Formats: sequence, C-alpha cells, structure tokens
Amino acid sequence: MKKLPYDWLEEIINLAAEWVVVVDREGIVLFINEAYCDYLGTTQEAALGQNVRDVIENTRMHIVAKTAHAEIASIHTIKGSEMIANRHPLYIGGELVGAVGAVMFRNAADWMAYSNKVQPLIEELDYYKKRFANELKSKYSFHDLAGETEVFLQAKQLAERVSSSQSAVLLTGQSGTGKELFAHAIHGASSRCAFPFVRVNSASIPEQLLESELFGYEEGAFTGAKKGGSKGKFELAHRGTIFLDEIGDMPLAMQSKLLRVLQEKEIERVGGQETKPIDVRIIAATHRDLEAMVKEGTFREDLYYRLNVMKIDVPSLAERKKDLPLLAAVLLKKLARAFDRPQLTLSLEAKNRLLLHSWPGNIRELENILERAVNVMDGTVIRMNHLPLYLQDDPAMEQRSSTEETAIIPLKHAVQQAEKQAFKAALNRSPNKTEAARLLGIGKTKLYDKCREYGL
Ligand SMILES: Nc1ncnc2c1ncn2[C@@H]1O[C@H](COP(=O)(O)OP(=O)(O)OP(=O)(O)O)[C@@H](O)[C@H]1O
Repeated sequence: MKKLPYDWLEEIINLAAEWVVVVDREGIVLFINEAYCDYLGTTQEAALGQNVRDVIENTRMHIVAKTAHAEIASIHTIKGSEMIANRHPLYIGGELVGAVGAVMFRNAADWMAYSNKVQPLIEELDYYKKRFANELKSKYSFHDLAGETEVFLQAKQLAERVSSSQSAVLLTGQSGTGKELFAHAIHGASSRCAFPFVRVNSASIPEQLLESELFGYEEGAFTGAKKGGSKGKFELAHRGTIFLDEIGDMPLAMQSKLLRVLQEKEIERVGGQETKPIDVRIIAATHRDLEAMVKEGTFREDLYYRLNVMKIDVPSLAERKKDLPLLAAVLLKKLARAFDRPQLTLSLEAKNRLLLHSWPGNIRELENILERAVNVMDGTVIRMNHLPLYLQDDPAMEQRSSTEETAIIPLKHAVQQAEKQAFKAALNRSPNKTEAARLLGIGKTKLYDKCREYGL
C-alpha cells in the first residue's frame, strides 16, 4: 500500500488539528507544527529537540508521555489565554513512545462558537431527560381519586393504609374503574415515591417481546438488539414500584419467569449470564377473575398468592352511581383545561340519562362520552343530542334489549348495539385482546379503537 508523503501528513495535521505537538517518553519535542510555534513566538527549528517544558508554558505533555493516561478537554493557559487541549499517549507497534497533544480551541471565542452549536442540543437532551423522568413518576395522588360513596371510600382507605407497607398489592375491578389511578396514588404515598413508577401492560406487548421488555436484554441477544443492550422495566423501576397492568393477560410461560424474579429478587437480562439484584414493589391489576383462572389452569396459583398479599377491589361505576355527578364534574374540569373550554356542565336531562345507563365501561366510558360531547357541541352545556346515539335511545331499551324480543330501532343503532355486544362477548371469552381480535376477525388496532369508542 502506498504511504502518504511526510509533507502531506504535516499539512493534513495543520488542517485537521491546527496546533499539534509530539514528544518522546522523556518529554523532548519530536514534532510541533508551524501554527503552534507562531503563537508561542518560536520556530520549529528552535523548538525541536527541546524539553517541552521549555517550549510550552504549563504543559503536561511530559507527564502524559510517562503515565500514558490521556487527558481530554483539559484547560491549558498559555500567554494568558485559556485553551482547551487533548493529550494522548502515543503507542507505536504496541509500545509507548511518547505523547501527542492538540489544542482544540485556542480562545474563548472559538469555544463559544462551538458551544453555541452544542448548547441547544444539550438543552434538548435535558428536556427529554426531564420528560422521561416525569413519565416514571406517579401522576395521581389519593386527592385525585374522586368519589364519596361508601364502597369507594372503603377501597380508597384500604389503599391509603397499604401505601406505607412494602407488600404486593392486587387491584381487581372491571376495566375503566380507576385501577391505574389507585396504583399511582399508592406509589405516590409510599416511601418509594422518590423512585420510579413504571407501568407494564401485559396485554399490549406481543408475547415474544414481553421478556425483554420486563427484564431487558444484552447486546447481540437477538437480531435488531440495540448496541450496549437495554434495561428492562424491572431495572428501570429499581427502588420504586412496578405496576403490572392486565396481569391476567400474561402468558403462562412469562408467569413462571415473573414468579422466579419475585422469589429470587433478581433479574437476568435476555441473552445475559449475570443476575442483578432488584428491589421493586409490585402492584398488579386485572379485570379478570384470577381465582377462576387458577382453577382453569390458565393462571399460576403460586404467582396468584405472591401477588395477592393485599387485595383491593375497585368498585364498578354501576356500584357507585351516586358518584356519577361528582365524577362527571371532575372529568369536565379536566376536559375544560385540556380543551380550553371553561365552565362545562351537564344539562339535567343528560345527567339523568347518564344515571340510567348501566356503565359497562365504567369511568373510562364516562370520560369518553364527555370528551365526545365537548367535541361535538358549541356552547358550555352538554345536552341529550351531544350524547352518543346509544344513549339517546329510550333508557328502558338498554335494559330490555338483552332479555325481551328485539325491539324495532333505527338500523344504525341496532348495528352499534350488536357490535358492542360482540366486542363484550369476545373480550369476556378471550384470555387477551389479541385473541379477542382474532375471534372477531379484526386487527388489534381496530379492536382498541372500538373498545375506546364503546368504553369497554
Ligand atoms: N376516582 C376517579 N376520579 C377521577 N377520575 C377517575 C377516577 N377513577 C378513574 N378515573 C379516570 O377514568 C379513566 C380510567 O381509569 P384507569 O385507567 O385507572 O382504569 P383501569 O381500571 O386501570 O382500566 P383498565 O383495567 O382498562 O386498565 C382514567 O382516565 C382516569 O383518569
């Protein structure tokens, strides 16, 4: 291979690094470029062969040539100016022969120009770091859990009491009842509140990804694995709380792995050899009947007992209908802020209609209905015609439709009712949403959209 001529190399160094010096192991100058000499007020002829300390004030090149410890971005004052220099040990053929020094920024103005470019990037990084940290914080406190009915207050008081313990908590209750809010509040009131709150939804993560999502993976664990590997949710939650939502949807194979982690209190990344100790509190939630699943053999009994140390039943909205006006008011306040539409209220007629509804989708359904209304109305009062069609029907029909002979109703409503029934049945009969989507012959995204639409 043809080598570059020496004078080319020198020119390349001048262009690339501007000020460069090379010393041998004794600190004798072997090379220094012209630009550096000009600044120092010397010449190459005079500097070569001299001890570097006699050529450059405050230098540390002779030290790096001895210790072989690189010094990066060190501040170096020469002739009253602060420069930023890098000093590297120089190895040739594996042997330490001296050191190379380069001045990266010759004055504050150079540094400022560079810093002006880098600063916005640092600020952006900072912003994302803070946002990420916020994501890992609990967002709701007990104060945010609205409700005054006896059954709700009992659940809330029990949750407040268990906050201070380290025991696992199992939150049960239908979908949309506020289990996640309870989990946030428990973490927020616990001694772990300064550490992360990390949520994992077992139903929304494909089975083959769940293990690496929970426990992380090492570099090269599989095709497409990130360089340096990745932390799993358990590692992210270290010293904090992990919220295992939809635990009833966790596949059996993963249940065994989860149980091992809970017993051993250590995790092993996918593709890794070492185990890491982990200190997390577990809060699990499900809308499924785990005891029935244990009997059926679809949920591990030993895992069930590990998770079910403290069980809190979050009541359905049907059981706490008296809370509906208060909940609607709280949710409307939230929507008013989000949509910048102050003073949102419910008309008496709409409120009465809501009180007659059976609320299979609980508070999430109420939230969706109110949000939809805010989107379709102009003023500040939610009226009957702002409610979804299935609530504009005669309320008696809602109760009758499943038991009596089919009433004649507009086709559009009938289709909606039938669709909602089909979704409910598929969800009840399937161990997870993927299976429900398969039974219905639709994609998972469509299933999620429809569940949101019908508040399921
Ligand atoms: N007590 C409450 N006060 C105010 N808002 C509530 C309350 N409970 C629930 N909500 C609201 O209802 C919605 C559903 O709550 P959440 O997601 O906690 O339900 P969930 O039981 O975890 O549902 P799923 O089982 O489907 O995950 C949320 O948007 C939440 O803000």
